[in-house]
Amino acid sequence: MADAPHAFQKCLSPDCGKTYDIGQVLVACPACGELLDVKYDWDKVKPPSSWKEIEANWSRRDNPLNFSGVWRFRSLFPYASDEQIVTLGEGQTLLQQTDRVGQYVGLDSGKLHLQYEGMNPSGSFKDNGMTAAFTHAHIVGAKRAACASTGNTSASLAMYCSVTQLMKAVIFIGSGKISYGKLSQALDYGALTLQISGDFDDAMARVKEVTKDLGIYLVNSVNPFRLEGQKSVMFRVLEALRWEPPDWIVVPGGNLGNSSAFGKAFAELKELGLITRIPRLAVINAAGADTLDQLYNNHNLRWNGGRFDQKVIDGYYKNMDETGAKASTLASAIEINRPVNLTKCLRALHDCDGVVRQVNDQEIMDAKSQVGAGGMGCEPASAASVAGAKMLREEGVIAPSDRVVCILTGHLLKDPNATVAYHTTDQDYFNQVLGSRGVKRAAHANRAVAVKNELDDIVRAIQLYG
Ligand SMILES: Cc1ncc(COP(=O)(O)O)c(C=O)c1O
Repeated sequence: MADAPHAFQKCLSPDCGKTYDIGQVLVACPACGELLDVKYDWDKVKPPSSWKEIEANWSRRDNPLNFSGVWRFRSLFPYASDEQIVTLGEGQTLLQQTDRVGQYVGLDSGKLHLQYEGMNPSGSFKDNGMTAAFTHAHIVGAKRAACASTGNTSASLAMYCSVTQLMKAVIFIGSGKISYGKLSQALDYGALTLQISGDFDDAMARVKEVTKDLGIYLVNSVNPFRLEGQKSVMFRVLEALRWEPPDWIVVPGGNLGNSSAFGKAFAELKELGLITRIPRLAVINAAGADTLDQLYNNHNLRWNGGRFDQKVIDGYYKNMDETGAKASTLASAIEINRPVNLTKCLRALHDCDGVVRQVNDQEIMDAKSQVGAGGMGCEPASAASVAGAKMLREEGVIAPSDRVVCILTGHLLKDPNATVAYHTTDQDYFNQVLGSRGVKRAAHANRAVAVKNELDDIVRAIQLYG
């Protein structure tokens, strides 16, 4: 049973604004269909009054919850009691300052930081939100949980299900739309994996229908509890910067869960008086999956006190249906054309004085190679943040002296094919994996050196190239 009378769900729309108990399993407002937020009545539960208080709490090592980089901040999203929380020690991730990548982006020394979410147990940021949604699913007694996925959500859900044995995982993926690293996780962790014909957007539409019909708990980021956990990525960034907000947060945009969660986190921290300044937010689409960029920059779609022009969104999607347009980028994790959190992201862009850009697959792969050369490899979608920061720097939107945090959402090993193809000497393989996607060159390739298995040849190769 839900055990937090101070927490509730609330419709995003100011024209509706209906509230619901946190014990209800909802992914949209039953009254108007808009997304829901998890909210807290801070008069009924005392919020933390300082970062010091939060730190004093989590530094206590006698409670296993304090080992989670998500739940050690639980006083900032108090909807579950300590006994109800399901954790796998997720969120123990790092903010890494790097001049190697900072130079590539065009920033002054000491100004670029990478928030490396690939260090999560399933290898991506998804565990931050999954522990939160999974905990809610456990509270309401769910026996099965489902998601549509470009790969990382399914890997994360499958992991929580198999480790805890609390629920069975049902996963919907588009055919041929998932990297092997991620597919291998879902299969190995024993999830029921339904590979449907179509892409992520098709899988998402279908999983919503099926979960409703069969009463299965849906863990995609339309689930408002997912985003409560994802707020903790920003808490950790602030913690690493000793509670001094950076100038910019740059994040890849797919379903727009992260950007929405980050905006909510900052708005709430400001309301609680824990920060006085909100960083600017840059959301970076892949060029082949650029709905947000199109709507925001070309159709001037804006959040205006919770009101926005729905006709613009409907018209855009209608056109997409008529032309049969499908998302297409080698950054498969963000190959999404109908982002489910669009309206929440508009709110985040409003609250964080945000900007939106798109970067192409060539820019993504070049940026990815630089992240790798800096020692923190990531999957293609993650590198959109670094490519986007570089673009904004070149435009002069980001200044060289700005302190910038790029979010690296997933681990290098999630999609080894893209990385090997970038560095390969095998032109056929390059063309098959990257060339077919419009990547023309690998400017920063680190090619393997073919050498005879003879001592002299090996020594010569090391002297020549080492
Ligand atoms: C590695 C990676 N980066 C970025 C995203 C997109 O995140 P969001 O849906 O929060 O925009 C995803 C989503 O699957 C992902 O797996």
